[in-house]
Amino acid sequence: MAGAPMMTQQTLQAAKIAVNGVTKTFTLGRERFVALDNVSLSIAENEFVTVVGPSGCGKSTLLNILAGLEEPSGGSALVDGVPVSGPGPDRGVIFQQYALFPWLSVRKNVEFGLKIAGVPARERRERADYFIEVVGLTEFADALPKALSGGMRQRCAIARAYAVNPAILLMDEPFGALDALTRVKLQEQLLAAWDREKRTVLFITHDVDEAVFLANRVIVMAARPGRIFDVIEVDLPYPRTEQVRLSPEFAAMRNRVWNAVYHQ
Ligand SMILES: Nc1ncnc2c1ncn2[C@@H]1O[C@H](COP(=O)(O)OP(=O)(O)OP(=O)(O)O)[C@@H](O)[C@H]1O
Repeated sequence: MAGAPMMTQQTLQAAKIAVNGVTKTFTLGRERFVALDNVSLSIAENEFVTVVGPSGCGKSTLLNILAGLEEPSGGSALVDGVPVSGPGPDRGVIFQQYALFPWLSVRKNVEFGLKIAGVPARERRERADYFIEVVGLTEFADALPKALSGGMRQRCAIARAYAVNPAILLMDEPFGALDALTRVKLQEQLLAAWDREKRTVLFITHDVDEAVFLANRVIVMAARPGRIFDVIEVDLPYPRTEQVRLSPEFAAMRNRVWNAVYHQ
């Protein structure tokens, strides 16, 4: 499939996230490099969308545009029908490197954004403790990040993103640095939190299994220029249990996505 068609005004307004004909070019010396070429997509409220594709196909650039960290060179990115003009509390961003403050405990890390937002101390503590429980870190609420494993630090980063109550979570390879078992457990925990809290999620990964396991819909991107190659609906039931992961339907879906990534 080539670049997705432009969306109508009506689709743009109904979508939680709408990307309409976005192009992003970078200039390197005298060369102009097209990182994103006419990318259009629409994500409904509370949908979980994953993005896979080869290195350099523009996945992070797309996420950064939605986060308000980069500006498109052409086209528009909209949240609730309003063009993104910078970072905002409606969008929580989680990167591969868990950006925790090393001198603050888990609880203080999770409370941090709430403090900035002026939430009173008692409510801050209650909200932080709730999300620390959601990600299974209650026992470590008073620990410093250095006392946590990589997976636990990433759970803390997820709790921190959830605590400020963003409607949208933008996740760029959040589990990329973790071992396979921790990764699978965090996928399950993330889905459990998503099921409880509901958020609109855009999740970037290199891992086809992860992309299928998490998503309502997988967006497959291609490189040179970065563009949407295919969009695949994942027709598997939630909750996505181990049974789902081991099912022939999951294997078939994974093969489909893998084929799109590999044979593009
Ligand atoms: N600030 C920048 N200046 C110049 N080129 C850039 C910049 N940011 C990204 N690029 C280029 O744009 C292309 C897309 O980069 P991007 O990081 O979005 O890809 P990606 O799909 O996320 O890659 P990966 O999977 O390796 O993280 C790459 O070729 C990259 O070199």
